[in-house]
Amino acid sequence: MAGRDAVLVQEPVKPSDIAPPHHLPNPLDSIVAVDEEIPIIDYAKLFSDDLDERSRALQHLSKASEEYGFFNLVNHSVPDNVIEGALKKIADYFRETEAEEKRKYLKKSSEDTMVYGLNSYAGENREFVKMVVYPEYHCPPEHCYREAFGEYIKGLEEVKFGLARALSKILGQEETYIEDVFNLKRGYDVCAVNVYPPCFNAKSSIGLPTHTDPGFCVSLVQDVNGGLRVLSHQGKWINVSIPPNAILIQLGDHLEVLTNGKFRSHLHHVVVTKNKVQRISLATLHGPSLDTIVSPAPEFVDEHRPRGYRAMTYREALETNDNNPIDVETCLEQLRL
Ligand SMILES: O=C(O)CCC(=O)C(=O)O
Ligand SMILES: [Fe+2]
Repeated sequence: MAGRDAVLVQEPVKPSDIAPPHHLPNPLDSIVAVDEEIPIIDYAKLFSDDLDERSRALQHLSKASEEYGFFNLVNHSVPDNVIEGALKKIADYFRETEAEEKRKYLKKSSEDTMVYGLNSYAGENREFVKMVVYPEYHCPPEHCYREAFGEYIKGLEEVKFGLARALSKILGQEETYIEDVFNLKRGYDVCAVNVYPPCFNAKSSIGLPTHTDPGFCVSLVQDVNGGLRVLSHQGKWINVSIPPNAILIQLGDHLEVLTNGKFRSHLHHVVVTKNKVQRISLATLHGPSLDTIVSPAPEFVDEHRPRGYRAMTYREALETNDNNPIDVETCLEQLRL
């Protein structure tokens, strides 16, 4: 079911429902986005015993990381039924749970391990739950998706550490380089479960406003296709299509800082304009440990590429602008020198 086309899914939609959302003009409406293939990376080939095959796959990853900063990961280690199971159970939860029950998790403090939010206004149309999922998995026992979602999160671990090894290699470093400098074994991972309404229930075309994400990288799966747009290195907005059960990977702000801008995190946003049905995405932000000081590594700084970012612990970065760590908001602007 992942990757179904949001505009093709059969739901009882009345013709009057598919009129453009009644909204105030907003800046995303004037953006023209193109349907363009984004790089596809075959995860298994990054670790192939066939050296030629492995080297070609690593080169492809290197090009995708340097030129795009985002790519679809296929042939990875998370089984299709695990992704589909997690998305289905989450859809059940949002459909069946009373607002009052969900609102129990509205509380916000710097120690929160789970927050719920419902933003329905011109600037954002999204219901969400954010949970700290690593190193400890926090999901309330009464939530019906706890087990299926936990399996998905467990499956992602292999992908996170595998990608860290492959990216370390293409940076010309030891395999454990990224894992060590980010202390990924104690990394702070938050999953944002995003539920976007169909366009006729939205207050504007914006699902989620333009942003980048902090951390090492983001892994994202979805139930229906369509809505995510990413700004490419060439300055083009691309409508991102994610093949069924592929995982979209986006490099994060802190990989940009560590590599002194060799790898960049990219601006993206979500529009709901074409969605005739609700869309769910699971965006897991894989971060360094909260006490890791992230700064440009000396191996990426020289006279041609002077140091472009300041040093900050991951916690300080996440707490900038009065945010709590679980908000996982970017502070790339403050990190730039
Ligand atoms: O839902 C999406 O496609 C993107 C979500 C996202 O960018 C985020 O949660 O940070
Ligand atoms: Fe994001």
